[in-house]
Amino acid sequence: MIQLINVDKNYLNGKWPKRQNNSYKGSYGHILVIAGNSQYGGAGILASSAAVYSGGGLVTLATDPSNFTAVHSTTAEVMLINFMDFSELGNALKTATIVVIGPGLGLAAESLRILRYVLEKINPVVPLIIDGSAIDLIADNQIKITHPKAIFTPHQMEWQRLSGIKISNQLPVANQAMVDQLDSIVILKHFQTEIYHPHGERQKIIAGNPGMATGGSGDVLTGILAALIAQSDSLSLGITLGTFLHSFVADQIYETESVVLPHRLIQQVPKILKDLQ
Ligand SMILES: NC(=O)C1=CN([C@@H]2O[C@H](COP(=O)(O)OP(=O)(O)OC[C@H]3O[C@@H](n4cnc5c(N)ncnc54)[C@H](OP(=O)(O)O)[C@@H]3O)[C@@H](O)[C@H]2O)[C@@H](O)CC1
Ligand SMILES: Nc1ncnc2c1ncn2[C@@H]1O[C@H](COP(=O)(O)OP(=O)(O)O)[C@@H](O)[C@H]1O
Ligand SMILES: [Mg+2]
Repeated sequence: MIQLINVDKNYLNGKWPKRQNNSYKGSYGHILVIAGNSQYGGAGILASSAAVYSGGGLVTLATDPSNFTAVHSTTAEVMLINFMDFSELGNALKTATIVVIGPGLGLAAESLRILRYVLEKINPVVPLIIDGSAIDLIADNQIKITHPKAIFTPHQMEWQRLSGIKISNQLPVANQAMVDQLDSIVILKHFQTEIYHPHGERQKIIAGNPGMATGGSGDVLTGILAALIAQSDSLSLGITLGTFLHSFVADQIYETESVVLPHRLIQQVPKILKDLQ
């Protein structure tokens, strides 16, 4: 019987990472976000900005060059490379300590080439957060993920495509069996998102609200996750903290605002994270 853990504010008390006096930007990760084709540039902006605002030390966005000006004008802290330039992408993969791939990447042949290149070149010790279009590309092309630190962040339809389990049948026993087979951590997003560990515990996030049901919410989660993983002692703790923080910040906004706009969620993270520390 797999153990279920309810994750709320009390459960995470004392577990939030604090910045140390003798630290520098390199102490808080070099996050590489590979996201945003010419149609979905916003997904790349949201994911990379979320990583910056959640405390990632250095953040590079590999994206379609048509997004460069918009990225510079929204989050000047983000560094940029062309995701189709494999020489630049290869260099970025050598220095990255955490990689996000998929938000707004699209399903074009070029997107698939980028995904395959990253899966081939990524250092096996580097956590890889796989979201959005990257999940669909993996499902469509039946790509077997052997990366030891892969973390999937599907919404219910993406999970259906990846696992073959219809949304109406997405119950813990069936989900857990598929996670065991995938041998990767899966963050299954919905109301009270669940984190499944292969052959391990299942966590339920006791936070979140329907104001989050708006395009871009999941893109923001990837950046928050990357930054919290970068700052945490263990991969599994970083995943729990990041997933909870995303919904917890959203709940503060939803108290006074009818919809949780993803860019506003990002702006609130530094203050709320400081309060939690
Ligand atoms: N600003 C930007 O750049 C943005 C860019 N984005 C990027 O766009 C890419 C495509 O991602 P996507 O999620 O929009 O599309 P897709 O994967 O086809 O899913 C939609 C289909 O699934 C169904 N569905 C059923 N249950 C569901 C559930 N719980 N949650 C969600 N959907 C559910 C749903 O059913 P329907 O609504 O038709 O009833 C529909 O048929 C991806 O890379 C993403 O990162 C977005 O982040 C938006 C902001
Ligand atoms: N009704 C809801 N209640 C709580 N959380 C929700 C609800 N609807 C969506 N969310 C959250 O919003 C996010 C949506 O992710 P996703 O569908 O990938 O968005 P996008 O791809 O548009 O960025 C997830 O974190 C999910 O848990
Ligand atoms: Mg998404």
